[in-house]
Amino acid sequence: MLALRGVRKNYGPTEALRPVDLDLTGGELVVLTGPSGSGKSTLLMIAGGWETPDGGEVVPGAPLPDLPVARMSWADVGFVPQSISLFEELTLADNLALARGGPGGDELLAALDLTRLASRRPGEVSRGEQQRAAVARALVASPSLVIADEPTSHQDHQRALKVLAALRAAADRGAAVLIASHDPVAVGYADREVRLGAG
Ligand SMILES: Nc1ncnc2c1ncn2[C@@H]1O[C@H](COP(=O)(O)OP(=O)(O)OP(=O)(O)O)[C@@H](O)[C@H]1O
Repeated sequence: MLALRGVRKNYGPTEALRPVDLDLTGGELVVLTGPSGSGKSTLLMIAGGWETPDGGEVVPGAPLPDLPVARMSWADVGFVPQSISLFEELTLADNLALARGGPGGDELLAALDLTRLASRRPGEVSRGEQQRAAVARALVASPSLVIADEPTSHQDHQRALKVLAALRAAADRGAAVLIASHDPVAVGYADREVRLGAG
């Protein structure tokens, strides 16, 4: 589905990401762990094509189109950025509809405790609720690839479990799911842990 070969990144003198290989297959949830600053976000941004590596390459495999991931649609890749980045002028339901190409996603909204908030805009809900909406948006079009940066960072324990269960369900339906997390609970939902060392 997606292969990273020796990708590495420097920001000036900072070695943000040491060379790493990673193979992601449909049906698996891989959790990236490692200390703060070890390059987890950098790796996700490279995997998604939003950052260019200084070395190595990112190779999308079937069923992803032969495009940089950053240019794929929500139906190909679902992304949960650390910054959450919902459209502020749209309701939560409309943020999902935009990704899905039409209305829907009621089951996801319910699974993530968002049903009663669906008609509010991001500015009218909490940060944790925004983050769960971003998870719902990433999953609503049933993409083949899901990339999520610290998707439980604003959640209480109970809600973190719901977020992880939703990501796990996406993998069980065949998606390749790559998340970065500091949450030890996340490892329990993963097929594999890839640990990055200190930079
Ligand atoms: N735009 C940037 N310019 C300069 N340095 C950067 C930039 N982005 C990241 N870095 C540095 O690269 C290293 C890796 O950062 P990254 O955000 O990938 O780590 P992380 O493992 O995701 O950390 P955290 O767990 O704290 O989110 C850090 O030392 C960071 O300071």
